[in-house]
Amino acid sequence: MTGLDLDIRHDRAGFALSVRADLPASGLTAVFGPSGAGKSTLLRLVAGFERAEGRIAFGGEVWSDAGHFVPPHRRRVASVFQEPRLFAHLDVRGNLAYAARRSGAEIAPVVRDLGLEPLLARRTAGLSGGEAQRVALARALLTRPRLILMDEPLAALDQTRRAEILPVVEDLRDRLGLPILYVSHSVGEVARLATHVLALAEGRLASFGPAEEVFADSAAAAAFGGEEPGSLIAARIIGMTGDGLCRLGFPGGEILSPEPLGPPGTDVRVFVRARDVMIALPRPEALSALNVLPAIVRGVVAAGPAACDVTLDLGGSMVRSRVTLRSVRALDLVPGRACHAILKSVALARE
Ligand SMILES: Nc1ncnc2c1ncn2[C@@H]1O[C@H](COP(=O)(O)OP(=O)(O)OP(=O)(O)O)[C@@H](O)[C@H]1O
Repeated sequence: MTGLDLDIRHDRAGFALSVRADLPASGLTAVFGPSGAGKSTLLRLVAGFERAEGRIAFGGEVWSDAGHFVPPHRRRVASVFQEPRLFAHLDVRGNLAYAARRSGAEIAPVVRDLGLEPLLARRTAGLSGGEAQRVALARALLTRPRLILMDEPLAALDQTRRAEILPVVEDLRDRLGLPILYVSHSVGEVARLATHVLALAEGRLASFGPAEEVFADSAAAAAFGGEEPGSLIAARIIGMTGDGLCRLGFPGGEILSPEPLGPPGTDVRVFVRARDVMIALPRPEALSALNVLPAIVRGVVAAGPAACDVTLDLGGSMVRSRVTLRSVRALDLVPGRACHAILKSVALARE
């Protein structure tokens, strides 16, 4: 099944967007990049709010090309924005019913899946940010979309609310089988949610592919802007140590995390920031870091006047380390060099 095929250009005063990528028919593609990179513009073009040059097709159906333009309401695309944009004169039930009226979708299953029963009679003005965003998600689903666009849906929420909504988005991604295009500025959010990443920098495609590949790709670094780049490691929970650490297995060995994550057998992704990866040649002794893993240097690229990004191979998982040029010279870090990666801290993202 084909997903969203993009081969588009869009020019406006002082800004040009040019993207060519075939997005998968399911899963969550994070559209990532610094402010002004063109992320929202890309979503508007996909939704049909603006017309791009070139071609947009979805599921093999042309939405936009030189001779053809399918208007937004016929694309069956649902959008969720940073602010929930609910109808203030209707309660939650009214907002949902409005969305379902045209599509004929059943409200009850969506209400159940998003835990909205207690909110149905509430005025939307009194909802917390997280509650309102869950209603906005439900409303989007009730239009029976073929594609969901989310433009920084968590950006206006505090950490606690974000932590409540993230699993809801994860669940939608895994259960619906609908493609989701998800704009975010947050590396952590992308690491947790994305199956694919489309990284934009100044209107151009910096990198596109499965999340783990993009996170390990130095060429994508420009799109990470001020955020610290990092790497994703696919791992599986083995169990707990006697002193409360979570054991994660992957082909490069075992990672210990102080965060308990779930039952043994659960697939997870570990996100490790490049600056949290140190390199030692012999295995260091008497170190407070929990995770010291054998590695092979696969590549070294400059990351500024005094820094380098070193790509380390941990049993097939590529992990990036941000070190100084001085250290690269002192340790003679060249491709093929055997060394040890010291992961100073790891964040976990459920897959
Ligand atoms: N309606 C508009 N008219 C003219 N220029 C616009 C318009 N909307 C956005 N731009 C410009 O287009 C460029 C891309 O903007 P866009 O909003 O797509 O970026 P973004 O990556 O989503 O940024 P952010 O992360 O800050 O939301 C920017 O230079 C912006 O100033």
